[in-house]
Amino acid sequence: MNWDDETTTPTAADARLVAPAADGEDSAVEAALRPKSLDEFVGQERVRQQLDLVLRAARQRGATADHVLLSGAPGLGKTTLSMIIASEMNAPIRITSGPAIQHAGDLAAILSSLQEGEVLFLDEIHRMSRPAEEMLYMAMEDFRVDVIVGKGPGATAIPLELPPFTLVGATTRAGLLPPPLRDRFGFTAHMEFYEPAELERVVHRSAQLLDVVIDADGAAEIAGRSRGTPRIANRLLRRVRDYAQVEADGRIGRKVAAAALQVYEVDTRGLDRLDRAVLQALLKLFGGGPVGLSTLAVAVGEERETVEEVAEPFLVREGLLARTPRGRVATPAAWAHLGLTPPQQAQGASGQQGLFGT
Ligand SMILES: Nc1ncnc2c1ncn2[C@@H]1O[C@H](COP(=O)(O)OP(=O)(O)OP(=O)(O)O)[C@@H](O)[C@H]1O
Ligand SMILES: [Mg+2]
Repeated sequence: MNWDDETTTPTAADARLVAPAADGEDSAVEAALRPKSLDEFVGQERVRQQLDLVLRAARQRGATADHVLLSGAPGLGKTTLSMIIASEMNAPIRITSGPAIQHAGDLAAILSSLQEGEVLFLDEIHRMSRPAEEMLYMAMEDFRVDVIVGKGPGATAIPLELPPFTLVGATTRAGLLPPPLRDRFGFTAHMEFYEPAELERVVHRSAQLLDVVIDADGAAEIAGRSRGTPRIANRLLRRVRDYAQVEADGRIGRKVAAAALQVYEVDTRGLDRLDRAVLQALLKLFGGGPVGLSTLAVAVGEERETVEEVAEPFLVREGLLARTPRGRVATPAAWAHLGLTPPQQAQGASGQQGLFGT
């Protein structure tokens, strides 16, 4: 789904089992599945180690922790980490988001009501308004804001002292942050996609919390289809649990997990129906490309934007599809994944065959 989009209108893509953004059910169960301490937080070793140092040092000094920026794709644990930072610092947390702060005054109201040492979690920080952003610069650096009273030539700025606080900003788009804002964070954590072994640990941990019996093979089967994302791993686990309860004895092993995820059309690499439709069209109709995006979209009966923003990013990340100036091209891995044989390359021809409209 378009998690970085300005709109929040639900689309067909939102209903995908492998969508990275949270759906209604996720929001309801995520609170229960969230690790509560750095020790419980699975994977992201580098980030954990660095954050542990930052927080322990601040605790030893009896100081408020430096501002922290968390950047990474949806569902990798940014909100979770922000709550862990507060609990490790034994501090209260206030949660808001960029889109919720329309005016600088909204931000001034929040900042002026913070307690000393409080964690302010600003989700989607890249979507804050410009005036609020400028107010934030000063608040982060000097723990001070200028509140403007009055309008026009008579307007005056009244400086307001703030207690020291820790800003934790989260963004899926670190590149969209203006450099002055980025520079004011003492520590930036880049969250990467998780390794399958890490996701297996996430699945085991969640299964325990949900009171589900799962063996190592069952967890591996779910982890391998979770696209490197804990949120998706937890969602697949819940769907597999349903299947295990209705179609088996409730316990999850490899066979049950694989059969369940086949029902939900999530394949061994985490591709769903849409992803496979795109690959299949590219391979079967266009010989592996290059083919233009619009042509490809028509062939799968989807909007251009859906193919480009919903299906392609994961296919590209997985090394199954490449975007080239001449159009979309399937990689050898795509042929292998769908169990198809690439057409013989003509002698001397250097990938010139298979040119279709753009
Ligand atoms: N390292 C982890 N260990 C265990 N569970 C995790 C981990 N990271 C994330 N999760 C689980 O994944 C779910 C989603 O995490 P979270 O809400 O923190 O993601 P996010 O990065 O804030 O996503 P978004 O960008 O959509 O806000 C949580 O319910 C949490 O249980
Ligand atoms: Mg979040």
